[in-house]
This record gives sequence, structure tokens and C-alpha cells, in this order.
Amino acid sequence: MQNRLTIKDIARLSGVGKSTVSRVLNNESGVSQRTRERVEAVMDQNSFSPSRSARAMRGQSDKVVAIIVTRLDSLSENLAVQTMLPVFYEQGYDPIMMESKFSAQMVEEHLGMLQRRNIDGVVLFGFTGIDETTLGPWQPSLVLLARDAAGFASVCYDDEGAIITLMQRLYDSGHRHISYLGVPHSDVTTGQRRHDAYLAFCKQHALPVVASLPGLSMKQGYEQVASVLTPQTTALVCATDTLALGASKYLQEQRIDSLQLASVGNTPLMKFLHPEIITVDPGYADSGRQAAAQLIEQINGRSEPRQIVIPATLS
Ligand SMILES: O=P(O)(O)OC[C@H]1O[C@H](O[C@H]2O[C@H](CO)[C@@H](O)[C@H](O)[C@H]2O)[C@H](O)[C@@H](O)[C@@H]1O
Repeated sequence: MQNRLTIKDIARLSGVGKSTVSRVLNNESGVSQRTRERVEAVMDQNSFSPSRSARAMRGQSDKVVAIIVTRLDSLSENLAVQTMLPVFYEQGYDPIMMESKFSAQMVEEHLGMLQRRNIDGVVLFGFTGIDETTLGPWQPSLVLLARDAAGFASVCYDDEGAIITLMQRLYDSGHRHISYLGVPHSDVTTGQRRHDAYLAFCKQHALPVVASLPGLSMKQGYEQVASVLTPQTTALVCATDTLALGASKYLQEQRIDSLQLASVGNTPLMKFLHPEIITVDPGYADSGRQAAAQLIEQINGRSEPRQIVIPATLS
């Protein structure tokens, strides 16, 4: 990370003394909220990281890494975090968790704070709309998860492969009327790529397209599944386990038991509640392990940023 300014420069640009900058950096009292915000804004604008480079030169670090998830209640992200943590612990890193709620602004704020606190590296669960220029200063010590970006390390899922695998499995079992419940195209990976894969498969095999793209929540699956059911439908592919859980609640309530459900996820909750649903495993557990290992390699200067894609497997 570039670090050209000194505390003295920050003090001058903020119109305060060096000791005030130091208090802000160490989160000490004795600085008014207004002054603190002004100093922090100057540090953010200049991508300032105080002792980061000095510590690196001395071979020292706090050995703290941050994991920024999009949602604390996401089944898929929790599975990845669960395998990430032991890798960090084993290498002596203390992980801290933060949430972005799919907000690019929150990501920017979190990264600014992490930079001021000399955090060694970040695993960031990426999403469509994230501002890549914000990530720039972190490039050597950041791993994106579920999204890629040119020049950055990333661990991604094979979104197209996951849907094609499910469609092929259903097609091989004789299904010719397969509906689809997914996520809007404003979400490039879970939304557009998975839906496009469904459309491509239908086109290639001359199957009718019946689809709806409500969103990521269980409630949306529950409320929208009826819109993709026709008298001919024999199977339903859901872009995520969460959508499938919502859909299956509706189907149970309506006593519809003739439909074969299939979804992307293979989460333990899904396997426990609905072992009859066909699932494809995008490799959440593997992605967590690989993201943590990659980040540690980068922090230690043993690896350049790499782009990893985890293959999807039928479970
Ligand atoms: O309901 P979930 O268990 O949370 O799974 C839904 C999908 O979550 C993930 O995708 C979403 O978050 C990604 C960041 O982790 C983001 O890049 C993506 O745009 C979102 O759709 C996960 O990557 C998918 O595999 C899950 O299906």
C-alpha cells in the first residue's frame, strides 16, 4: 500500500497539531467529534495509513484481518466464513467481522477505518455496484469473494456451471417443463449469470421458458413461486437454497407434491429440512479456506493476487 504522507502532513492539511492526529489514530478521547471527522476525512482522501509501512519495514504487524460480509444472516457466506476462521487462527491472525448490507458506501467507510487501524488484510464479499476505485489502496492485501475485479485477488463460484448442472440432471430424468425462480439482473452473478445459463439451456434443448426473478429472500421465493407454475410444470430450479426454502413452504401449504425442486447451495439447513431437493454445491466451504490462505500468502509477500474459480458439484 502506498503511504507517502506523514502524520505531520495530515496535521497540516487538517489544521490541527500532530498530537491531535495521534489521538484520532489511537481512538483516544480529548478530540471533538467535528475535529475527529475532519482529520479522518483528510486521512481517507489521502489513503493514509500511519504506521503500516513503518511496521512492514520492521517486519511487524498486528496480525489482524477483517472479513466484510454482505449479510450476517446469509447461509452461503456463513459457510465460507466458518472455514476461513480456522485458517486465520492457525496462522496467528485475529479476524474481525463487519457487514456491508450490499452498500458500496459502507464498504468505503469500513475500509477507511480498517486502514487507520493498521489492519493487515481484508476478505471482502463483493457485490455488483461496489466501487473498485475504493479498493485500489488495498489491492496487495485484499481478497474478493464471490466477485472478481481486474487486478485483484478473488475467489468466485461457477454460476453458469451450477445452473447447467442442475438443468442437465433434470433433463436427463425426463423433465421438459422446468421453471426458474431467480434474482434480478442488477445482481450480475447470482442474478444475471444464473438466469442466462437457464435461458441458454432452454434454448439449446428447445424447452419453454417460464421464469421470475424476485430477489434473494426466502419471502420472495414463497410469494413468487406461484407465478412460475403452469399446468405442465414438472420441475423448478431455484437460483439459491434460500429461494427454494421459501418456494417449498408455499408448495407444502398448497399440498403440491408432484414438483421436483432443485437449487444452488447444498446448505446444511436445506439438506436437513429437504433432502428430497436436488442441490448443487457451489463450494462455499472451499471458497472460505482458499480466500483465507490466499490472503495470508499475499500479506506475507509470497503470492501475487490470483483469481480462483471454484467448480460446482452435484451433491
Ligand atoms: O441466501 P444465501 O445463502 O445468502 O445465498 C444467496 C447467494 O449469496 C451469495 O451471493 C450474494 O452475495 C454475494 C456476496 O457474497 C454477491 O456477490 C452476490 O451478488 C449476491 O447475490 C452467493 O455468492 C451465492 O452463491 C448465493 O446463492
